[in-house]
Amino acid sequence: MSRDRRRARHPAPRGRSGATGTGRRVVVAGGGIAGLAAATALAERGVAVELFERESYLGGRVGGWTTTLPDGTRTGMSRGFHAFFRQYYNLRALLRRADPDLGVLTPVPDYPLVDAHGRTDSFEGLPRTPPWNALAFALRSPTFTARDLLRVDRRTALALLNVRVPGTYEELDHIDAREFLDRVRFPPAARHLAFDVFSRSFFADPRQLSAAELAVMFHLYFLGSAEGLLFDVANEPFHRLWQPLAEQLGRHGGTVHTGTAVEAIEPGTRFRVHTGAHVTEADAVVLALDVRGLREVVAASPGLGSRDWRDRIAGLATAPPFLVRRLWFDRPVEPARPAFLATGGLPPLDNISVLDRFDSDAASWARRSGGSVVELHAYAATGSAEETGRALLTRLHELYPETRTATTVADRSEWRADCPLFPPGGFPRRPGIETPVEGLVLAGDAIRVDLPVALMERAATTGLAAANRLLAAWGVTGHDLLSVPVRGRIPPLRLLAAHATPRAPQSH
Ligand SMILES: Cc1cc2nc3c(=O)[nH]c(=O)nc-3n(C[C@H](O)[C@H](O)[C@H](O)COP(=O)(O)OP(=O)(O)OC[C@H]3O[C@@H](n4cnc5c(N)ncnc54)[C@H](O)[C@@H]3O)c2cc1C
Repeated sequence: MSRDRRRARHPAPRGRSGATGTGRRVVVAGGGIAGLAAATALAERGVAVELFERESYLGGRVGGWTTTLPDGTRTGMSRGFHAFFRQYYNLRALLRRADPDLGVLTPVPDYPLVDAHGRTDSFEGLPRTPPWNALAFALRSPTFTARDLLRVDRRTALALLNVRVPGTYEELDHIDAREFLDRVRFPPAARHLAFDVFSRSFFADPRQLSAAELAVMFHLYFLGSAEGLLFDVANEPFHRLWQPLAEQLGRHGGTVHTGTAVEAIEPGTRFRVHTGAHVTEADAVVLALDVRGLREVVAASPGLGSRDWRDRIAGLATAPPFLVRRLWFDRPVEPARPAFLATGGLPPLDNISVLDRFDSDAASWARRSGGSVVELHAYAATGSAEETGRALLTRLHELYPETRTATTVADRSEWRADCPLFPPGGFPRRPGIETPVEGLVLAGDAIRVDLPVALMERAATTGLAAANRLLAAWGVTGHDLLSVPVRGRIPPLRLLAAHATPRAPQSH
């Protein structure tokens, strides 16, 4: 339940209550969060929706499949741990369609952040409301000293207190996150914990990430929201998150085709959507694809869009690869280990989760075997998959020494590079939801939406907003969107920030 009374509501255009009887048909390409959000939002308004997903499962990067362990157990596998923050209003509203009490999510009591010197920060028991949350975090943190705080360049740091979208991009997009932090003169130790963890959650080294993206994230998670700094996790394997939503879509008359890639789109009086030998006609198309899928479909559809728009799609970049390594051990880890531990300055490790603490499949395997299921993440990997995997295990042995003598019963790795990169200077060319083609809209976490959202919440928000665009064009009421407040929530600091001129850009 939301506790932030200052969250912002963005009303959808009003019109008729539904499109039933108009015969409108929409193809949604991509069955990740963005595609599922768009398809659900359209189907609920009586639009006939067909969703095509390339993989055999729904959920995209938060999708799940099953794997068989050497002992014969069939268990859930995925790209791994995801944090569902309380301010993910639109994503939660989507999940609630099929799970009104959000029973599939479980709160994590804390997520300590540990650095190479063993210093640990914690989010447990902090006040919820900014700026008290940030102040309390800083005051009790072993990585901040009063001297460090006094050294901070307050004029530059003020940008973090007056985040607006797109204003913050105009101010900060030209510099990278590392340079911004240098200008803020953030203490290096605290930076690892408070900022690098955020920036690496965008799968990029801070030198490859737009400072504006970092600032928006800081606003969304820290200074702009009073939902608290803790988050929920899925207590079921991921495929069980999306199946109920697909069934709900079916109840609204929608159809889902998994294992079916969209190959090309022909514009015309109606769109012709090519999936292998089959062609589906539609009045509108939502492309809710990952970066590679979007680039490929647009490249294979020569008549689609303007030259400039096609170039912008072709120019979208993916972040470096990441590795998720999941290990099934024959013995438990120490009871004091947290469900989730984030790390800073311990490359290539970014976090460790003890999956059997919250995931039902992992928990039942651990109960039966007396073992544990541990997952390690490395984002923005610089070595090969093998090197990264080995280094992750070494880090686990250092941090959780009890795993050194454990026997590995099963070992699964996911080495992928399918997250968008938000490089410095990239924002002006980032494609938005609308396209030059009437009836064609985009959605996904790589797509621009002028609201303070990121990652899974950006995927859900762009999906709903894409559906709203189509519904508005047909005179049908859309779906209201929610977000954290759209600018810094502390008026005097906001005023101060507005008057502090941003530093002149430096060349890159
Ligand atoms: C390891 C990891 C950890 C993460 N942790 C977090 C976290 O803690 N919190 C958070 O908020 N976010 C997290 N994220 C990010 C989050 O997963 C994404 O932001 C979100 O899932 C993106 O959803 P999407 O719908 O935009 O894209 P996707 O999930 O990529 O969906 C796109 C879909 O399009 C399909 N597709 C591609 N081409 C075609 C085609 N030609 N035809 C049909 N279908 C096609 C793909 O198969 C995919 O299913 C994490 C991501 C990873 C990888």
